[in-house]
Amino acid sequence: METTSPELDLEKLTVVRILGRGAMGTVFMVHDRETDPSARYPFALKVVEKSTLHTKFDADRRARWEVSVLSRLSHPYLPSLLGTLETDQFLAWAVPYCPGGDLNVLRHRQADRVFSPSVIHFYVAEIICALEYLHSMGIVYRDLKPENVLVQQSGHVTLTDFDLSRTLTHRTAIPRNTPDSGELEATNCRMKHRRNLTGLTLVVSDKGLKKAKSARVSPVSRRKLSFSNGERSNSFVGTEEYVSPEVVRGEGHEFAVDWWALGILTYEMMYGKTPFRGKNRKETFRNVLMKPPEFIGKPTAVTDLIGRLLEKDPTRRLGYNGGATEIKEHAFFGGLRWDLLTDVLRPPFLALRDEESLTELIKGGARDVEEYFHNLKAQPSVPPSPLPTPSSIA
Ligand SMILES: Nc1ncnc2c1ncn2[C@@H]1O[C@H](COP(=O)(O)OP(=O)(O)OP(=O)(O)O)[C@@H](O)[C@H]1O
Repeated sequence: METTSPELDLEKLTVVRILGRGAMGTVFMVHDRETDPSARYPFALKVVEKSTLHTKFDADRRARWEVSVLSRLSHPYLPSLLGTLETDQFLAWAVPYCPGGDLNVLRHRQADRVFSPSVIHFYVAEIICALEYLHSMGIVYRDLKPENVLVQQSGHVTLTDFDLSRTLTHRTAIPRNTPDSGELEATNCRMKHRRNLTGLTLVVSDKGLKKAKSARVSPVSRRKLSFSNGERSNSFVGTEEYVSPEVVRGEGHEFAVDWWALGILTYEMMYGKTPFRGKNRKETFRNVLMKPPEFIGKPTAVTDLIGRLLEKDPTRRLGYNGGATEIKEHAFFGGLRWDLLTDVLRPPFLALRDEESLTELIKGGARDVEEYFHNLKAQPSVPPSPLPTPSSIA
């Protein structure tokens, strides 16, 4: 892969455990056997198997795009590219390991499954800084959701997953029906019926929205978590809870889609649910287009912020005209020293480094990446499961 970052040697990497499996690849926690034999400095390695590239929509281009974005990033709340490798079998790249889990996992660990206002304040502020930096580089992220906000060892956030991002020259909307590196079309779908939703023609398929007046959607599948005996089980429920009205309408869209998603994320952190979720995709999209968000209790600065971010008309949305600056000036952040945010020494949650279980895993089943995929193929074939279960293979 063409980057200036160091080339990694797969032969020297030992898998500590599986961190996650996404639509595109598998993310391993690995360490370098030679330079770090005791695994004191593990890192995350995202591996995409080339043999699967042709079966996944535009995966090769998306993988290379993600690497090219990562190679340009230099920000405390965004991952840095530690290295890349390409073999006949794999494309892979390394980023710092985030031991604190993601905001979805973290929220489910809270009493009542919601964050306190001060925690929301902290995370939203950091996410705004990360988005501000991306936008300043002309990158619209387009995949903000709690699962993509990871927590570093220090307790500060890191946004992950840039395959859906896209570069824009400022204020140039991504036109509908434009083939682009960052957009995942809801494809492979048998079209079922046409619906006129608020006067806009969308073609709704059994698996997703298919292009007509193309509402191309980010695969905002949610990993629905359940916890029992400390076990985590994941399942994918395909919902579009983070998609903005302009994307549903299949209109051109730009940086304001990230501010919309920030409104949804803030709402979810506060109420433990997203504001527009319906019984099905169609109802969710109708709610996105038509329904105002419902707030419980008295209006506060945070509900005002959410309301302004969830403005259906992107040109009236907070952040549309003034970018991150106008969001930072909102009353919810009154008194916040933005310049000192990275210096906060006691973020809400600090990841505990679990040395014991780390050692146990290494002793119990050190593997390399090739062996992992080899074993996976050697397993008797079972019907494909929509449920990725990283914990069961870790
Ligand atoms: N740096 C990291 N540190 C810890 N865990 C990580 C890291 N990067 C990714 N993960 C885990 O791996 C999962 C999948 O990663 P990622 O979202 O980048 O893959 P993907 O294939 O692009 O997924 P998606 O289906 O969301 O597009 C994440 O949800 C997270 O749990």
